[in-house]
Amino acid sequence: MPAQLIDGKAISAKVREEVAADVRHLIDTTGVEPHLVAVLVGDDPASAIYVRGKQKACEKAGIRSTLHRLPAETTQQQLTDLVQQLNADATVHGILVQLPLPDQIDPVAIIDAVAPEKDVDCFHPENVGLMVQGRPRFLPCTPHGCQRLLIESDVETSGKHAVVLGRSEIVGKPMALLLMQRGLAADATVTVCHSRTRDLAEQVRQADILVAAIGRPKFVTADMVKPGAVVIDVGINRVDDGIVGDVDFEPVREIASAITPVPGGVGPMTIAVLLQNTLKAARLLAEQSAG
Ligand SMILES: Nc1nc2c(c(=O)[nH]1)N[C@@H](CN(C=O)c1ccc(C(=O)N[C@@H](CCC(=O)O)C(=O)O)cc1)CN2
Ligand SMILES: [Mg+2]
Repeated sequence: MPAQLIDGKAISAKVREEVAADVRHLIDTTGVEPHLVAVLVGDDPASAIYVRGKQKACEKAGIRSTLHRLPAETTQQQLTDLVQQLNADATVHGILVQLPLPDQIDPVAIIDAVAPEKDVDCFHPENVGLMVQGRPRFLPCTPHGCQRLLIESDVETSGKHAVVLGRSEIVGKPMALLLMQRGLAADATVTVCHSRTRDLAEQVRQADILVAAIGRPKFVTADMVKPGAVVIDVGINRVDDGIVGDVDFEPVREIASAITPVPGGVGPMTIAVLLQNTLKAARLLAEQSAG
Protein backbone atom coordinates (compact mmCIF):
# COMPACT_ATOMS: atom_id res chain seq x y z
CA MET A 1 0.00 0.00 0.00
CA PRO A 2 1.44 3.44 -0.86
CA ALA A 3 2.28 5.73 2.02
CA GLN A 4 -0.12 8.23 3.54
CA LEU A 5 0.44 11.62 1.92
CA ILE A 6 1.21 14.35 4.44
CA ASP A 7 -0.57 17.38 3.02
CA GLY A 8 1.51 20.45 3.89
CA LYS A 9 -0.82 22.76 2.00
CA ALA A 10 -3.84 21.75 4.09
CA ILE A 11 -1.93 21.70 7.38
CA SER A 12 -0.34 25.08 6.69
CA ALA A 13 -3.79 26.51 5.90
CA LYS A 14 -4.94 25.33 9.33
CA VAL A 15 -1.93 26.94 11.04
CA ARG A 16 -2.48 30.19 9.11
CA GLU A 17 -6.13 30.26 10.24
CA GLU A 18 -5.01 29.82 13.85
CA VAL A 19 -2.59 32.71 13.41
CA ALA A 20 -5.29 34.89 11.81
CA ALA A 21 -7.61 34.33 14.78
CA ASP A 22 -4.81 35.16 17.24
CA VAL A 23 -3.88 38.27 15.25
CA ARG A 24 -7.48 39.51 15.46
CA HIS A 25 -7.44 38.89 19.21
CA LEU A 26 -4.13 40.76 19.64
CA ILE A 27 -5.41 43.75 17.67
CA ASP A 28 -8.74 43.79 19.58
CA THR A 29 -7.12 43.57 23.00
CA THR A 30 -3.97 45.68 22.55
CA GLY A 31 -4.32 47.68 19.32
CA VAL A 32 -0.98 46.22 18.16
CA GLU A 33 -1.02 45.23 14.49
CA PRO A 34 1.78 42.73 13.78
CA HIS A 35 4.14 44.00 11.08
CA LEU A 36 6.67 41.94 9.13
CA VAL A 37 9.32 43.55 6.95
CA ALA A 38 10.95 41.43 4.24
CA VAL A 39 14.26 42.45 2.72
CA LEU A 40 15.04 41.05 -0.71
CA VAL A 41 18.45 41.77 -2.24
CA GLY A 42 19.06 41.07 -5.93
CA ASP A 43 16.87 39.35 -8.49
CA ASP A 44 16.93 35.65 -7.75
CA PRO A 45 13.56 34.54 -9.19
CA ALA A 46 12.94 31.80 -6.60
CA SER A 47 13.61 34.20 -3.71
CA ALA A 48 11.16 36.67 -5.23
CA ILE A 49 8.50 33.92 -5.35
CA TYR A 50 9.08 32.97 -1.71
CA VAL A 51 8.96 36.56 -0.51
CA ARG A 52 5.75 37.16 -2.46
CA GLY A 53 4.32 34.01 -0.84
CA LYS A 54 5.21 35.36 2.58
CA GLN A 55 3.59 38.71 1.84
CA LYS A 56 0.39 37.11 0.56
CA ALA A 57 0.22 34.87 3.63
CA CYS A 58 0.67 37.93 5.87
CA GLU A 59 -2.15 39.77 4.13
CA LYS A 60 -4.51 36.82 4.58
CA ALA A 61 -3.62 36.51 8.28
CA GLY A 62 -4.14 40.22 9.00
CA ILE A 63 -0.40 40.85 9.42
CA ARG A 64 0.93 44.05 7.87
CA SER A 65 3.82 43.39 5.51
CA THR A 66 6.36 45.67 3.88
CA LEU A 67 8.95 44.74 1.27
CA HIS A 68 12.32 46.42 0.81
CA ARG A 69 13.82 45.45 -2.56
CA LEU A 70 17.49 46.26 -2.95
CA PRO A 71 19.61 45.95 -6.10
CA ALA A 72 22.04 43.03 -6.59
CA GLU A 73 25.05 45.35 -6.12
CA THR A 74 23.97 46.47 -2.62
CA THR A 75 26.94 46.67 -0.25
CA GLN A 76 27.31 45.11 3.20
CA GLN A 77 27.15 48.60 4.72
CA GLN A 78 23.96 49.56 2.87
CA LEU A 79 22.20 46.38 3.98
CA THR A 80 23.45 46.74 7.55
CA ASP A 81 22.19 50.32 7.61
CA LEU A 82 18.73 49.22 6.48
CA VAL A 83 18.61 46.44 9.11
CA GLN A 84 19.61 48.91 11.83
CA GLN A 85 16.94 51.35 10.68
CA LEU A 86 14.33 48.55 10.90
CA ASN A 87 15.65 47.50 14.32
CA ALA A 88 15.02 51.04 15.56
CA ASP A 89 11.52 51.30 14.03
CA ALA A 90 9.01 50.59 16.80
CA THR A 91 6.26 49.81 14.25
CA VAL A 92 8.25 46.82 12.91
CA HIS A 93 7.92 43.52 14.79
CA GLY A 94 9.60 41.05 12.46
CA ILE A 95 12.56 41.44 10.09
CA LEU A 96 13.28 38.83 7.48
CA VAL A 97 16.33 39.03 5.22
CA GLN A 98 15.71 36.57 2.41
CA LEU A 99 18.57 34.11 1.78
CA PRO A 100 20.68 33.53 -0.21
CA LEU A 101 22.33 36.96 -0.36
CA PRO A 102 24.63 38.07 -3.21
CA ASP A 103 28.27 36.97 -2.89
CA GLN A 104 29.63 40.36 -1.76
CA ILE A 105 27.50 40.23 1.38
CA ASP A 106 28.43 38.20 4.46
CA PRO A 107 25.15 36.64 5.62
CA VAL A 108 26.43 35.89 9.13
CA ALA A 109 27.17 39.55 9.83
CA ILE A 110 23.70 40.50 8.56
CA ILE A 111 21.99 37.86 10.70
CA ASP A 112 23.96 39.13 13.71
CA ALA A 113 22.78 42.68 12.96
CA VAL A 114 19.06 41.84 13.22
CA ALA A 115 17.62 42.66 16.65
CA PRO A 116 17.02 39.27 18.33
CA GLU A 117 13.48 40.35 19.34
CA LYS A 118 12.67 40.87 15.64
CA ASP A 119 14.52 37.81 14.28
CA VAL A 120 11.44 35.87 13.14
CA ASP A 121 13.59 33.44 11.12
CA CYS A 122 15.24 32.37 14.42
CA PHE A 123 18.71 32.65 12.86
CA HIS A 124 20.32 35.05 15.36
CA PRO A 125 22.81 33.38 17.77
CA GLU A 126 20.82 34.58 20.80
CA ASN A 127 17.69 32.86 19.51
CA VAL A 128 19.60 29.74 18.48
CA GLY A 129 21.12 29.65 21.98
CA LEU A 130 17.71 29.95 23.64
CA MET A 131 16.42 27.14 21.44
CA VAL A 132 19.41 24.92 22.28
CA GLN A 133 18.64 25.45 25.96
CA GLY A 134 15.01 24.43 25.44
CA ARG A 135 13.57 27.89 26.22
CA PRO A 136 12.90 29.22 22.73
CA ARG A 137 11.79 32.77 21.93
CA PHE A 138 11.04 31.78 18.32
CA LEU A 139 11.16 28.40 16.58
CA PRO A 140 13.08 27.94 13.32
CA CYS A 141 10.56 28.05 10.48
CA THR A 142 11.35 24.98 8.39
CA PRO A 143 12.33 22.59 11.23
CA HIS A 144 9.32 23.53 13.34
CA GLY A 145 7.15 23.28 10.23
CA CYS A 146 8.34 19.67 9.90
CA GLN A 147 7.50 19.03 13.55
CA ARG A 148 4.00 20.37 13.05
CA LEU A 149 3.54 18.05 10.04
CA LEU A 150 4.48 15.12 12.30
CA ILE A 151 2.09 16.27 15.03
CA GLU A 152 -0.84 16.78 12.67
CA SER A 153 -0.21 13.38 11.07
CA ASP A 154 -0.15 11.64 14.49
CA VAL A 155 3.38 10.37 13.98
CA GLU A 156 4.88 9.04 17.20
CA THR A 157 8.45 10.26 17.59
CA SER A 158 9.20 9.43 21.22
CA GLY A 159 11.90 6.76 21.44
CA LYS A 160 12.03 6.47 17.65
CA HIS A 161 15.18 6.69 15.59
CA ALA A 162 15.17 9.89 13.55
CA VAL A 163 17.80 10.43 10.87
CA VAL A 164 18.40 13.96 9.63
CA LEU A 165 20.14 14.03 6.28
CA GLY A 166 21.95 17.37 6.03
CA ARG A 167 23.66 19.66 8.53
CA SER A 168 22.81 23.19 7.35
CA GLU A 169 22.36 25.99 9.88
CA ILE A 170 18.82 26.65 8.59
CA VAL A 171 17.44 23.12 8.51
CA GLY A 172 19.63 20.11 9.41
CA LYS A 173 21.20 21.34 12.64
CA PRO A 174 18.11 22.90 14.24
CA MET A 175 15.95 19.98 13.02
CA ALA A 176 18.17 17.47 14.83
CA LEU A 177 18.05 19.58 17.95
CA LEU A 178 14.26 19.91 18.00
CA LEU A 179 13.79 16.18 17.42
CA MET A 180 16.09 15.25 20.32
CA GLN A 181 14.57 17.71 22.80
CA ARG A 182 11.80 16.88 25.23
CA GLY A 183 8.25 17.46 24.03
CA LEU A 184 5.80 17.07 21.19
CA ALA A 185 7.19 15.66 17.93
CA ALA A 186 10.45 15.18 19.80
CA ASP A 187 12.09 12.77 22.32
CA ALA A 188 13.66 10.91 19.40
CA THR A 189 17.10 9.32 19.17
CA VAL A 190 18.74 11.37 16.44
CA THR A 191 21.48 10.65 13.93
CA VAL A 192 22.73 13.41 11.64
CA CYS A 193 24.17 12.32 8.30
CA HIS A 194 26.05 14.48 5.80
CA SER A 195 28.41 14.34 2.83
CA ARG A 196 31.24 12.85 4.95
CA THR A 197 29.12 10.16 6.63
CA ARG A 198 30.48 6.66 6.09
CA ASP A 199 27.95 4.02 4.93
CA LEU A 200 25.38 6.76 4.48
CA ALA A 201 22.75 4.52 2.87
CA GLU A 202 23.04 2.07 5.77
CA GLN A 203 22.62 4.88 8.33
CA VAL A 204 19.59 6.29 6.50
CA ARG A 205 18.04 2.80 6.39
CA GLN A 206 17.95 2.80 10.21
CA ALA A 207 15.47 5.70 10.27
CA ASP A 208 11.96 5.33 11.62
CA ILE A 209 11.64 9.02 10.75
CA LEU A 210 13.76 10.44 7.95
CA VAL A 211 14.16 14.17 7.33
CA ALA A 212 15.91 14.73 4.01
CA ALA A 213 17.52 18.17 3.71
CA ILE A 214 20.63 17.57 1.66
CA GLY A 215 19.75 19.69 -1.39
CA ARG A 216 20.30 16.99 -4.01
CA PRO A 217 17.46 15.97 -6.33
CA LYS A 218 16.00 12.50 -5.65
CA PHE A 219 19.03 11.59 -3.52
CA VAL A 220 17.08 9.25 -1.24
CA THR A 221 16.19 6.15 -3.21
CA ALA A 222 13.83 3.36 -2.20
CA ASP A 223 16.66 1.00 -1.17
CA MET A 224 17.73 3.57 1.47
CA VAL A 225 14.37 3.59 3.26
CA LYS A 226 13.24 1.20 5.98
CA PRO A 227 9.77 -0.25 5.24
CA GLY A 228 7.18 1.76 7.19
CA ALA A 229 9.40 4.79 7.76
CA VAL A 230 7.96 8.31 7.84
CA VAL A 231 9.72 10.48 5.25
CA ILE A 232 9.83 14.28 5.43
CA ASP A 233 11.31 15.84 2.30
CA VAL A 234 12.70 19.35 2.80
CA GLY A 235 14.41 19.52 -0.59
CA ILE A 236 13.33 21.97 -3.26
CA ASN A 237 15.42 21.30 -6.35
CA ARG A 238 14.72 22.93 -9.68
CA VAL A 239 15.25 20.47 -12.52
CA ASP A 240 14.36 20.60 -16.23
CA ASP A 241 10.82 19.34 -15.73
CA GLY A 242 9.89 21.29 -12.59
CA ILE A 243 10.64 20.99 -8.86
CA VAL A 244 11.67 17.77 -7.13
CA GLY A 245 12.60 17.01 -3.56
CA ASP A 246 15.60 15.21 -2.08
CA VAL A 247 13.56 11.99 -2.16
CA ASP A 248 12.78 9.83 -5.17
CA PHE A 249 9.09 10.22 -4.41
CA GLU A 250 7.19 7.51 -6.33
CA PRO A 251 9.33 4.47 -5.41
CA VAL A 252 9.86 5.66 -1.83
CA ARG A 253 6.11 6.16 -1.44
CA GLU A 254 5.66 2.41 -2.02
CA ILE A 255 7.87 1.64 0.99
CA ALA A 256 7.23 4.42 3.51
CA SER A 257 4.18 4.63 5.79
CA ALA A 258 3.84 8.41 5.35
CA ILE A 259 5.59 10.93 3.12
CA THR A 260 5.52 14.65 2.26
CA PRO A 261 5.24 15.66 -1.40
CA VAL A 262 7.31 18.37 -3.10
CA PRO A 263 5.78 20.81 -3.78
CA GLY A 264 3.01 20.98 -1.19
CA GLY A 265 4.80 19.46 1.79
CA VAL A 266 7.33 21.27 3.94
CA GLY A 267 7.55 24.51 1.88
CA PRO A 268 4.15 25.94 2.83
CA MET A 269 4.84 25.12 6.51
CA THR A 270 7.95 27.34 6.48
CA ILE A 271 5.73 30.31 5.70
CA ALA A 272 3.06 29.33 8.25
CA VAL A 273 5.65 29.18 11.07
CA LEU A 274 7.05 32.55 9.98
CA LEU A 275 3.59 34.02 10.59
CA GLN A 276 3.46 32.38 14.03
CA ASN A 277 6.82 33.92 14.88
CA THR A 278 5.76 37.37 13.66
CA LEU A 279 2.65 37.17 15.83
CA LYS A 280 4.80 36.15 18.79
CA ALA A 281 7.21 39.07 18.20
CA ALA A 282 4.29 41.50 18.20
CA ARG A 283 2.78 39.88 21.28
CA LEU A 284 6.07 40.10 23.19
CA LEU A 285 6.29 43.79 22.36
CA ALA A 286 2.67 44.37 23.45
CA GLU A 287 3.36 42.60 26.76
CA GLN A 288 6.50 44.68 27.26
CA SER A 289 4.64 47.92 26.58
CA ALA A 290 1.86 46.89 29.01
CA GLY A 291 4.61 46.61 31.64
N1 LIG B 1 15.30 34.29 5.39
C1 LIG B 1 15.03 33.06 4.91
N2 LIG B 1 15.55 32.67 3.74
C2 LIG B 1 15.26 31.41 3.28
C3 LIG B 1 14.42 30.54 4.00
C4 LIG B 1 13.89 30.99 5.23
O1 LIG B 1 13.15 30.27 5.94
N3 LIG B 1 14.21 32.25 5.65
N4 LIG B 1 14.05 29.31 3.47
C5 LIG B 1 14.28 29.03 2.07
C6 LIG B 1 13.26 29.57 1.12
N5 LIG B 1 11.88 29.67 1.63
C7 LIG B 1 11.57 30.66 2.47
O2 LIG B 1 12.16 31.69 2.54
C8 LIG B 1 10.83 28.89 1.11
C9 LIG B 1 11.06 27.91 0.18
C10 LIG B 1 9.99 27.21 -0.39
C11 LIG B 1 8.69 27.48 -0.03
C12 LIG B 1 7.55 26.78 -0.67
O3 LIG B 1 6.42 26.97 -0.27
N6 LIG B 1 7.78 25.98 -1.69
C13 LIG B 1 6.72 25.38 -2.45
C14 LIG B 1 7.19 25.30 -3.88
C15 LIG B 1 7.28 26.68 -4.43
C16 LIG B 1 7.82 26.77 -5.84
O4 LIG B 1 7.07 26.48 -6.76
O5 LIG B 1 8.98 27.20 -5.99
C17 LIG B 1 6.42 23.99 -1.91
O6 LIG B 1 7.32 23.34 -1.37
O7 LIG B 1 5.26 23.60 -2.00
C18 LIG B 1 8.46 28.43 0.91
C19 LIG B 1 9.51 29.14 1.47
C20 LIG B 1 15.62 29.64 1.67
N7 LIG B 1 15.75 30.99 2.10
MG1 LIG C 1 7.35 20.99 -0.15
